Amino acid sequence: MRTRGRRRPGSSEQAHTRSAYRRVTTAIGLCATAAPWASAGYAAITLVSGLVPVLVAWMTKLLIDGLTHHAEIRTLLGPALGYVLAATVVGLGPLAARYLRGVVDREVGLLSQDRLFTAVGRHPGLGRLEQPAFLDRLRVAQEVGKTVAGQLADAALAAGKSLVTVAGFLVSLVALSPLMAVVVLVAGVPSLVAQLALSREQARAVFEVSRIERREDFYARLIATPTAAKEIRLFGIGDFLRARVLAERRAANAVTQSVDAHQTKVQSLLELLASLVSGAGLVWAVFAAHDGTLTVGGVTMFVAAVDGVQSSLGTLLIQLAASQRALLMFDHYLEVVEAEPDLPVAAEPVPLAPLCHAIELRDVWFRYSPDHDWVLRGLNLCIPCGQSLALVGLNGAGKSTLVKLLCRFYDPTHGTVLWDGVDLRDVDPAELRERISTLFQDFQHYDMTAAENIGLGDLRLLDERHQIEVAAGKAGLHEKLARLPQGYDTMLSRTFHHDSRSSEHRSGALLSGGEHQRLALARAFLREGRDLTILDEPSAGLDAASEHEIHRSITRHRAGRTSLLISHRLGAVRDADRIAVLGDGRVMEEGSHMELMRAGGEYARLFTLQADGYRQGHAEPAVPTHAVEAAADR
Ligand SMILES: Nc1ncnc2c1ncn2[C@@H]1O[C@H](COP(=O)(O)OP(=O)(O)OP(=O)(O)O)[C@@H](O)[C@H]1O
Repeated sequence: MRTRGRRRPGSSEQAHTRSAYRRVTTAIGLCATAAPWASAGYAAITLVSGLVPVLVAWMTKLLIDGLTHHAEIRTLLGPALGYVLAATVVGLGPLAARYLRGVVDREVGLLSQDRLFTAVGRHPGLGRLEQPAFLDRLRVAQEVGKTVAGQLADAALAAGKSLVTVAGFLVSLVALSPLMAVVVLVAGVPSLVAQLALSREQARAVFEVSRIERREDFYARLIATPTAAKEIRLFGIGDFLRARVLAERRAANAVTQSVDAHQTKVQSLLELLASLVSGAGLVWAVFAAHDGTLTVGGVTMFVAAVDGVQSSLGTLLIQLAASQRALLMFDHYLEVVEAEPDLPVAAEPVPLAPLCHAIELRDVWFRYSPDHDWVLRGLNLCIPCGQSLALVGLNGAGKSTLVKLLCRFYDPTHGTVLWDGVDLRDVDPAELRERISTLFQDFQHYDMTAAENIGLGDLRLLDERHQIEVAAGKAGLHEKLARLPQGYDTMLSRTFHHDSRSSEHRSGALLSGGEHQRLALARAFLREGRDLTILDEPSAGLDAASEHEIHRSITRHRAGRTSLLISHRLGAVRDADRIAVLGDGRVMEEGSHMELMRAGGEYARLFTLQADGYRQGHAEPAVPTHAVEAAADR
């Protein structure tokens, strides 16, 4: 029942074969939408220039015949002018076409990237971005999306141009020797078959190379990333990584090399066949001229026509093959752009009202894929509105996974997550996330300014400097950020300029690990007032004084709010209204700190273990509370 009215996610691997017609019209549509005038101009110039070689050949014939028959000079003016006109088009046409093609490429590149990343952003979950096959396809789509529509149009237009030339010369050839016209055409059939087979092989190779290059990029980026450089230098793994880069490059080269070798072999054979045909034609023409059945101009026309038909037929076939290759590559782009959402999206989402009662996980079973082990096994948990719940458990117990289910990055494999009784599958994921503020355990650092790093928490406040400063203050970071060289406008990066269009050097700053943690916390604080606040390990990486200070700030922040706190530091969770202990994929025990300590179960064991860790074997002098607080305030 729940799936009714929802769009089901489809596998991009179940590639439904798109008709060539649909691919072509989509590509042409892309060009026409992105750059209508430039596309039309480019098409017109390309097609008109297809007629030029025929015009040149005819004008040459008329001039030679006129001269050999001592025709009046007046009658030669027409062909001479025609020749000059054609030569002008030959000179100017490619210049104008190249300029317009550039315009089309840039505009189509912009539009196709826009559509591509819009499509990627349309997946509400994380599933797609965890599929290597999808990422391989996305990489190819990113590359080919920019140019493939232009390439396709280019190939189609060049094919059209060649077709016009072939037709023009063919008519001339039929007039001179119908048999030769048939021979030349028939000799083109093996070429057509071979070119199409080669283009399929090339398309497969491009995809294969791109997959290899994705891996190569990973190793290459590691070598050039400052954060990775520490371990690389210390462990001495630079040569190892370089060898990996080279191995991937060799693998990519081997694929390209094999295709190139095959292509050279096949095309050489086709060239031999073409030479054989044109040689036979020349012999026939010489005999015909000797017999007087062909004029000298007729011989030049015949040679030009055979050469013209052969070369433009060859170009036509190459362009047909190029179109086919472009279409096959364009399929990867369409596959990404048209992929169904990775989670079912309600066709008519239920509006999500502010939280009044509780968020409930009911008999939730979850695994990341059928190949993975169960992470949650029939978990039941309630987060009452206005209360703070803490979640504790050993590494890998599934705490962060539960957070991802609450944000609906995945759906439970079985069971439901309910927001005041409404199944999260029935609401708009964007609306749900608008009501949640989360500090993820693996939070993101952005190579942007300090203000932007916080402002990204709520884009509407990106330019509200005061609110950004307040959020930073709550995370105990205001003074540090204010003291940076350009204050909150300092780039928190030493690998990028502030503005990619400017090369002006203003030194960026780097924060410490704990300061990064505070920055992420400030981002979460900026989203204050959301219905649910989730903090996954908010004090990881903080020194003892900072942890104490942040803990107080968080406690103030959570007061009276619905919140979920995950922490391995059990001292930080003892104030929560309720504490749930996760183990074996379900809630093992739940209660207040005192209740759980009295129960003497897993929580009490972990808490005692941690507390003992601080006391073990030493009789430290008691530190007065005011000293701790003074340290925290420093
Ligand atoms: N995207 C993923 N794909 C496949 N398996 C995953 C994924 N994320 C987590 N897991 C697995 O799910 C299990 C639970 O991970 P999770 O991060 O939820 O644990 P946790 O309780 O938050 O652990 P920790 O205390 O170490 O942060 C782990 O065994 C992990 O290997």
